[in-house]
Amino acid sequence: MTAPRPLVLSMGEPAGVGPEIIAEAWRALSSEGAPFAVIGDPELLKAQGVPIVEIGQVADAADRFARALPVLSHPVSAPVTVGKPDPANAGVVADWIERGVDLCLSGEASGLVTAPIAKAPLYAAGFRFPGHTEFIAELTADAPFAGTRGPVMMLTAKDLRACLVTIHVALDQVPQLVTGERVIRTARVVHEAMRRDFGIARPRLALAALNPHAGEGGALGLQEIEVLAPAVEALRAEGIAITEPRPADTMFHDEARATYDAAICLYHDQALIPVKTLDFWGGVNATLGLPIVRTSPDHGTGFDIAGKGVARPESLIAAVRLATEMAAARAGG
Ligand SMILES: NC(=O)C1=CN([C@@H]2O[C@H](COP(=O)(O)OP(=O)(O)OC[C@H]3O[C@@H](n4cnc5c(N)ncnc54)[C@H](O)[C@@H]3O)[C@@H](O)[C@H]2O)C=CC1
Ligand SMILES: NCC(=O)COP(=O)(O)O
Repeated sequence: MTAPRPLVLSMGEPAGVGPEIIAEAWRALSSEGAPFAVIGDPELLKAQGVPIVEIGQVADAADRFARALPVLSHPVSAPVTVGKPDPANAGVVADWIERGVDLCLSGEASGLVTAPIAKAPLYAAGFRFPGHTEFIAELTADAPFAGTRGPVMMLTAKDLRACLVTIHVALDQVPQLVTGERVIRTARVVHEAMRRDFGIARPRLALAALNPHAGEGGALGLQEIEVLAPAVEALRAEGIAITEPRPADTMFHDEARATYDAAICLYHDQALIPVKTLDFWGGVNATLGLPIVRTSPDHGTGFDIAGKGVARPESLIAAVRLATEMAAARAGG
């Protein structure tokens, strides 16, 4: 049997918790046989007290990973002060992500795990994407992909996969943005991803309603009747198994989660509250509908705790494990 191709991990904001949780993730995973190579600054990683090995190509990570943290060296541009992001390093932070995407598209890496980035210094330096999700979607837009293109943001915690129709938008914008077209596209992407990336032959999707009690027959809102029900009908006509819009307050408890493989949620907090309540430390953010596998921890750069030795690595570890599973499913194993 051939060994799985390694993942690549972009180092993220160098002044945040990224370097220390990467080191902790390597400590936890080095005996697991799911190797990754970090694209980042070797000196910053060495300073975390782990053995590192600089490698020239991703494949070299496979047999080095058990003994040292493999690094594809790509140093920062400006000195790093822990807890204080510097827009002077924004270019290199974006380059790490771009190099990771290239290595996945070339087939050298089996997937990309992104450590958290700080968005404000990137925006200050001219970065024009809301986050990784949209940046990576653009970087992969011309790559061949046999499926419905996303990006769709999916957050996981324990047995819950929660997928978002709208992401970072104000709540008062949500009703206008929840269109039949967006619901249908999101559900198609999720359905295909459940098959391709999670090996679920007949995915069961649960659609969350927008209004309390799923609109109470129209008395508490009309979106269920006018937008969501026709979208469900269209999706079912394509052979996608999806529920009627379900009251969101009763679809996330243990027994309810057992009835579906993925929830289609209409706005950020509808998905994120159950995810973070179920597993605050171990949640993972994955992007569905891309030509590459991409996962990330679901927390940010933690500037308030960076360098204090208290940052928890569970979410990054879970992100590496999920990317490994998704890549294996894509490869047919
Ligand atoms: N995937 C990504 O790249 C993400 C990036 N961000 C960015 O991160 C920056 C900071 O955002 P915040 O809202 O402050 O969120 P944050 O997740 O960085 O911090 C929120 C709270 O969680 C704690 N925390 C974060 N990571 C932790 C860890 N590994 N272990 C223990 N505690 C941890 C922090 O100390 C803080 O109290 C922003 O620029 C934001 O855009 C936020 C979420 C995801
Ligand atoms: N709330 C999740 C988040 O902000 C992560 O965004 P992205 O950088 O993964 O696109």
